Amino acid sequence: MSETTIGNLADPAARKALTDGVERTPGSAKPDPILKVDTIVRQFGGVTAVNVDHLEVQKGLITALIGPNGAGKTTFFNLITGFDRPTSAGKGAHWAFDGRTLDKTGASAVAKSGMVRTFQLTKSLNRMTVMDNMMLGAQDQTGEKLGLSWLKPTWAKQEKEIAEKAEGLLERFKLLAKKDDYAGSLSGGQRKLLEMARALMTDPKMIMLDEPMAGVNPALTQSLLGHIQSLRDEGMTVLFVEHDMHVVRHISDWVVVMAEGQVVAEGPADTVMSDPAVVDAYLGAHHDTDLGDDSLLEDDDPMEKQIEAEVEAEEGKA
Ligand SMILES: Nc1ncnc2c1ncn2[C@@H]1O[C@H](COP(=O)(O)OP(=O)(O)OP(=O)(O)O)[C@@H](O)[C@H]1O
Repeated sequence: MSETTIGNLADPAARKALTDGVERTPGSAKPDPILKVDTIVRQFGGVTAVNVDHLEVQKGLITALIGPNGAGKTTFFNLITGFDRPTSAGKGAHWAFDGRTLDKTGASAVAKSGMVRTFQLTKSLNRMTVMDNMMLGAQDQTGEKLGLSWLKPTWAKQEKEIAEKAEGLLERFKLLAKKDDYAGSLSGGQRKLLEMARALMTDPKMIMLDEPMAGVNPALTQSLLGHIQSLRDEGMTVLFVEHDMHVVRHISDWVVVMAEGQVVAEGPADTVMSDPAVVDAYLGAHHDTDLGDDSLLEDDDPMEKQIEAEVEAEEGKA
């Protein structure tokens, strides 16, 4: 389907029209997928961490990848971004991003192709300034050229442009005042913002966020959510792993559920969260962190209220 048929995905009505036409089944076809994955399997000894038959991610939407602990979400991220190799490599594993086959592509080339992921900051990055972290995020743009002295005038010009771009992004994420501080001195939420800003230095087409809200205090949560939505509204595709079901409900246009390495459900958040296969996957995994506060068992769940009312009515009769 062409962009014109899909419409402007900053418009909620256009997003709804698009997702309304997509089947709510695992591996369903999307109108204009930016990522297509086939037969990706990763085993660790006897454990099958990932066993995804087929998955498509729609361009221009926010897709959440959810599932209980150990479902294989992070391993899946690692595989498609070139940080890990599938056990099924050479045996049918295939994935393509924006029309480009990536199954034999390393992490740095994957990032250059426009698919960028965020990580927790490592200790060494904590000992660098906020600005240096941003400059490091841009290294793929300059590549080896930085080492060639005869290109120095170009390099200096390019470095200046990169610094300006970094400052612009730091301003957008309200981190400019911290540019000379060590990244390690930032709060958990500010570090998440820095990770996001750094990922944007390469102008990605799709940003992959691994638990962007983990460790973020409520004051910054709203701001992070707003930034993620703005990226989508500007035309970027977002794929994120998240345990907080309120966040998933709040910002996702589409939700993919993994359990025991497989995709077990797909659909808009409301549909997916009430899917018995999804509830089973979470309960079956004794998922004790989220169920207490997530929407699967939300206090104001109308279904739960109805059951309570029925039970009370029955008790009244007895
Ligand atoms: N390097 C590894 N060596 C051995 N087993 C691993 C390795 N990485 C992941 N696993 C196993 O693969 C399975 C999937 O793990 P993974 O971390 O991908 O799940 P997840 O859905 O991201 O979980 P969480 O939500 O807890 O982060 C788990 O059983 C895990 O123990």
